[in-house]
Amino acid sequence: MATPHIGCEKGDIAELVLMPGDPRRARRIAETFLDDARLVSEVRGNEIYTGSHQGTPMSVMASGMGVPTTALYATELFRFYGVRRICRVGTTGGISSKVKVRDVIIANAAHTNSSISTILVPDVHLSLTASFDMLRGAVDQARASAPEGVQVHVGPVYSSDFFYLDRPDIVAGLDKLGTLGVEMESAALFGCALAEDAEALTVLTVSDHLTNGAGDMSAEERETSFGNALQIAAAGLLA
Ligand SMILES: O=P(O)(O)O[C@H]1O[C@H](CO)[C@@H](O)[C@H]1O
Ligand SMILES: O=c1cc[nH]c(=O)[nH]1
Repeated sequence: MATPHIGCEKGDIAELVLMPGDPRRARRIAETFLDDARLVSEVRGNEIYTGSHQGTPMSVMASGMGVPTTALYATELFRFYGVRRICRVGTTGGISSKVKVRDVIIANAAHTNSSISTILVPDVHLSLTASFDMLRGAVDQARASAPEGVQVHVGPVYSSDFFYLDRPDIVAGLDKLGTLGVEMESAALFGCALAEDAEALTVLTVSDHLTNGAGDMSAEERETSFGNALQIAAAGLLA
């Protein structure tokens, strides 16, 4: 049975889903990373492909940018399509001086300025965390086979409702607390996974740096430079 935002039957989507923000990256992942990928839904032009990876069924779908579409798609996937695990594969702006452009960040938690952290349980600011088993699978893969020159970091990220947030004080405060990068979806994904008794993880490629802008990626690179993150994300899904 189709949902308002996904137009296929339950069995058309695999239990394991890769979720970039960008729909063009989703199509590229289907074409280059999944075997025998077929288009199963294209509501509002957001294409979902299902194929397999290393013999295990896997789907790919874009979240769009930000909390609302991520929460909407993650909820429909978990609640109505039998999806068990979603791994976000995205880009992030570096916050910590330890990270540099093209490094990979595996997010174990997401701080946020979004209501997703407070709306699920009144008067409580939730800790929005990744699945431990997925995290362990991804970190094991990263430590076993990270390509030379690519550093992989594990730690919290900041999911912001605002891309153009001109608040260096917030960035400095988050940096002091060991926050690695800023992006816009992980808090929603982790919150929805908790709410739906499912699992989620985020693996990010550093596309730019908030305090050291030298070498920031172009728009084209942000669409195409995610190979290392993808291998690590798949290991998280398959763990
Ligand atoms: O590259 P994606 O996955 O879209 O992620 C990041 O890029 C977008 C902003 O440019 C936001 O969605 C942010 O989270
Ligand atoms: O949200 C994001 C994503 C990538 N780079 C940023 O600076 N912010």
